[in-house]
Amino acid sequence: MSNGTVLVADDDAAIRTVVSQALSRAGYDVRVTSNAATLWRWVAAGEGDAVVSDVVMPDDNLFDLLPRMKKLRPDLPVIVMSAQNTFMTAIRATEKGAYEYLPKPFDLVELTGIVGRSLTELKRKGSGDGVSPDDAGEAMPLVGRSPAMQDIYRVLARMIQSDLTVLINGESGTGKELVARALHEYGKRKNGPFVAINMAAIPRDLIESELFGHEKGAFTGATSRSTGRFEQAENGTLFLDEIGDMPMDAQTRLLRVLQQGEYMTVGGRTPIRTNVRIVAATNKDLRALISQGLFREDLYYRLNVVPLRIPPLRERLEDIGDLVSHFLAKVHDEGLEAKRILPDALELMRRYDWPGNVRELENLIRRLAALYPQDEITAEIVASELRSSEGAGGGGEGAQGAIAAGDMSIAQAVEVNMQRYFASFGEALPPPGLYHRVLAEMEYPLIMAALTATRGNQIRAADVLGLNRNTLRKKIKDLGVTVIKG
Ligand SMILES: Nc1ncnc2c1ncn2[C@@H]1O[C@H](COP(=O)(O)OP(=O)(O)OP(=O)(O)O)[C@@H](O)[C@H]1O
Repeated sequence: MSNGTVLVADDDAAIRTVVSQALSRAGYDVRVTSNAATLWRWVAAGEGDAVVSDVVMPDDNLFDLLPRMKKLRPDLPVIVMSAQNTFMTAIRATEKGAYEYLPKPFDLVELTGIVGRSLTELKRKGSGDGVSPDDAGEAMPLVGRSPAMQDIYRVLARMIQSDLTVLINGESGTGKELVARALHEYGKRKNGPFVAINMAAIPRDLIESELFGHEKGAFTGATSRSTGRFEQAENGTLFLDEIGDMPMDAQTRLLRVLQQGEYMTVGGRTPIRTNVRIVAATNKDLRALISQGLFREDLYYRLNVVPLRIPPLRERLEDIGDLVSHFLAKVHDEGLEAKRILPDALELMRRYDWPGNVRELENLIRRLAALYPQDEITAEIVASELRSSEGAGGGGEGAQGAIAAGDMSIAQAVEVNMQRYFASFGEALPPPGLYHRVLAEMEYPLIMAALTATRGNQIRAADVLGLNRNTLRKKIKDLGVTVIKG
């Protein structure tokens, strides 16, 4: 008995063959075509229960056809396969009403699973909701086609039309804020405000009033009523950056908002209803903070509805080429002279480990464009720039430079990162008590860095640190350090 008929369109005969074999084996009737015109004819004639199609076909582009197909048959699930693998392909597929987007190469088991799911959901649901397309020539916000980035694009494409809370985790400079903005700008709240607040950049005792606003006279200095970020973000998205630095009291208030959809201003008595999508980000291990009693577990679960991990740049070095071209074009648009990066210079960048992630790469390209008169950037120039900036862009976990190993003193490493910390406050200053906080909070990043450098080997990490192995094991347990074995 057939599970239904699937229409497959791709101009590549090899893909048609493997896809139709896999679907037949899974119990579907399959019809294949190499062009968009035939696919359209079948769909218009009411044939097929699902479509699996490539984007670019010789006679037409699926994205031009999709709105027509969805208009005629809103319930027909269309699964898009693409070799372009960019953020915009994933987003456009969703915007045009695709059921799912599959970057090539994909797993055939996954494909048959998706087809099966689309048909079951269809039976249960009845009608699809066509999404309005309006996407004329926008800039590409997120760059990189590595498998890791494609995974992110797929999650984003799925999340964009929803209001689910997303928790983004990744080292500093990996693009967390950019991802949060993409979620907003391509989603259904795009006409509402995007409001960002960085918990690490605001004095701790002011965070609640910043978030929720305060009434006149709520505390000394509250001379008038003030609106909070929640109110400013109404009908839009609120991006809570460095959520791991949120004080406990503010966490409790935030939890209440997530549970009840309402909050009270500081000093206020009437609950205010709120309609805000929350996207939070952290470069810390929140589970570790939970076990140290610094983060509420119930809040963690409320925020972590959709977890999104952005891998550090050193785990997706194949993105360097795309990123370099992107940043060269960006600095050129800003009026700086375009440079050519020679192949061995690019190769050197592919061998570096980028403790400051994409931000460090962007800063490097900026420096190269601004500081060097010559048109061509050589490997020597890149090597000397990377050496001189070592650590300056960075600070994430596992921040060990690949070049000039051991050249940096601990004092320099700490100084560079403390300068970054101060700089994150802009004109303001960190809250008082910094000396003791720094000393108290050093242990976790230190152990984390040692474990990262030794790829989770506790015996070697204990040697590097000069700690007894049992002591290290106990500390790992107490601090809740997640050991990733490499
Ligand atoms: N995939 C990407 N494509 C293009 N630009 C990127 C990408 N990822 C990051 N960037 C750029 O790198 C810089 C740092 O990104 P962003 O500020 O989003 O990082 P972050 O993870 O939020 O950092 P932090 O934790 O330090 O706040 C930005 O200028 C951003 O535009």
